[in-house]
Formats: sequence, C-alpha cells, structure tokens
Amino acid sequence: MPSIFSYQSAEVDWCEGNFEHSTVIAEYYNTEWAPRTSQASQACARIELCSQKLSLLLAGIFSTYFHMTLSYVGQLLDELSILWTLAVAYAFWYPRIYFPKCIKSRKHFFWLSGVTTVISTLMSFIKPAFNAYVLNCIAFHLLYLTWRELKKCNDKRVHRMAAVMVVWWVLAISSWISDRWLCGLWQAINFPYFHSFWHVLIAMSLLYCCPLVIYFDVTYEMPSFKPKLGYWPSDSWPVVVPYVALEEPHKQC
Ligand SMILES: CCCCCCCC/C=C\CCCCCCCC(=O)N[C@@H](CO)[C@H](O)/C=C/CCCCCCCCCCCCC
Ligand SMILES: [Ca+2]
Ligand SMILES: [Zn+2]
Repeated sequence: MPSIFSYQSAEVDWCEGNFEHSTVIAEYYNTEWAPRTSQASQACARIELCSQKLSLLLAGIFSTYFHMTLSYVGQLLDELSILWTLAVAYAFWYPRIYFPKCIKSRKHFFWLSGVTTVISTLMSFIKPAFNAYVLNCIAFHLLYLTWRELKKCNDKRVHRMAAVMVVWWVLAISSWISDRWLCGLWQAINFPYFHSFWHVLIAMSLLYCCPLVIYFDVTYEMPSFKPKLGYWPSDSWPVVVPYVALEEPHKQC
C-alpha cells in the first residue's frame, strides 16, 4: 500500500504532465508558480495582518509541496492551509453588521469561526478531491459581501478596485475549471498549463482584495480614520500595486 507521503498518492492530478521537466518535481510549472500566491500579502503591522500574512505564506509553501509531490499529505496541507487562511480573514474582518443574530461580539464570532473551521478540517478528510470545490464556493460569498458593501458606497475608487478584483477572479476560476474539466482538450493542443495560470491570477485577485477588505474594516471599526484607496506608483501607470492609505481627519480643537 503506498504511503500517504509518496509521489502521486493524491486524489487529484492536474493537467500538466508529471515529471516531464524534472525527476523530482512532479508538475514543474505548477510548482514554479504556486508560491506566487503568498506574494499577494500585505505589510505585517498588526496581529491580524501578521497572522494573515503567515497563513498565506503557509498556503504558498504547502501548494508548492503539493505540486512537487502530488502526495495525499500535500493535497490535504494545501487545502487545509487555504481553509485556515479564509478562517483567519473571516474571524478578523467579517463586518459585525452581518454577524448572525445570536452572536453578540467579535470574541463570540472568533469562537464560531474556530469551531466551524475545526469541524470542516475533520470533514475534509472524507473526500479531499471535493474540498477544493467547496473552497472555491467561499469566493461566491466574498463576492456577495462585496456587492452588499458597494451598494452603500459612492467612492468610485472602491468600485473600480472591486471591479478589477472580480475580473482577475473570473479569469482565475475559469483557468482552474478549464484545467479540471477540459484537460483532454488542452493536452490535445499540447498546452496543459491552465492550473499554473490560476496561481498567478488568484494572486492578482488577492492583491486587489486585501486593500478592499482593509478599507471596509476601517470604515466600520475605526470611523475616525478616512481610508483612501490608491495605486503605487501612480493611478495612470499600466502596472500598479493597489494600497489603502489611512488619513486621520483634522481635529477641530
Ligand atoms: C487584509 C487581507 C484580507 C485578505 C482576505 C482574503 C482571504 C484569502 C484567503 C485565502 C486565499 C488563498 C488562496 C490561495 C490558493 C493557493 C493554493 C491553490 O491554488 N491550491 C490549489 C491546488 O494547488 C487548489 O486546487 C485550490 C483550491 C481552491 C482555493 C479557493 C480559494 C478561494 C479564495 C478566494 C479569493 C478571493 C478573491 C476575490 C474573490 C471575489
Ligand atoms: Ca499532472
Ligand atoms: Zn495549484
């Protein structure tokens, strides 16, 4: 019986051919691009930002290990690190106004997120190949929340950043699905690399998602600050890094 650590013991195998470019790396291009996800993270100035940065870093490392080995353990680590990254984001930044009625404080919501994530972690061993679909569905909830927030917001910069985030995400999820479902077609034309595109495109989407999450959080939790979305080095450059800046309104006296 093969060990859960052995090469190709995972339940899924992505479209890219295995061991075509190296004898130790199963999927060369997917392994190459997997760590890019971690680069979407932000400055580590507060405990919540540090934990998010750490969990994204782990997601990048485990994803690299998964594509390198295609092992069962690699697959589970990859999926569980995404689950816990999402859990950290929800626990810290889920707006209070959307809390279920029975939850009275952020501390209670923390517990709810923790218990739900522990149960989901245990359930994820049942059918690991199914987990990735469930994780992708969480993005639909993030889209719904974004839409609810945009309805209340008149700032054109926020609408623009959300639109760009959604475009990157649509491209990302299309690449992920086409690698999963249309592999025969991509192999026939000798271009089985759509999963590696997913890694880059989801990182781009997260790059726009992070400032937006902080923007909405500051609006709710630090009302004395006025958050402003911007692009480095300048709005008009073709290649930019989105950011959020906090301005404290001048006190009257
Ligand atoms: C201030 C910062 C707030 C940030 C909040 C964002 C929280 C992001 C949480 C997790 C993102 C991790 C996604 C990285 C995935 C990398 C690993 C990977 O690609 N694994 C694949 C196999 O290699 C696996 O098949 C993928 C499974 C599905 C993952 C689904 C992730 C959903 C992430 C949602 C991103 C939101 C972007 C905006 C959507 C509107
Ligand atoms: Ca493969
Ligand atoms: Zn991957």
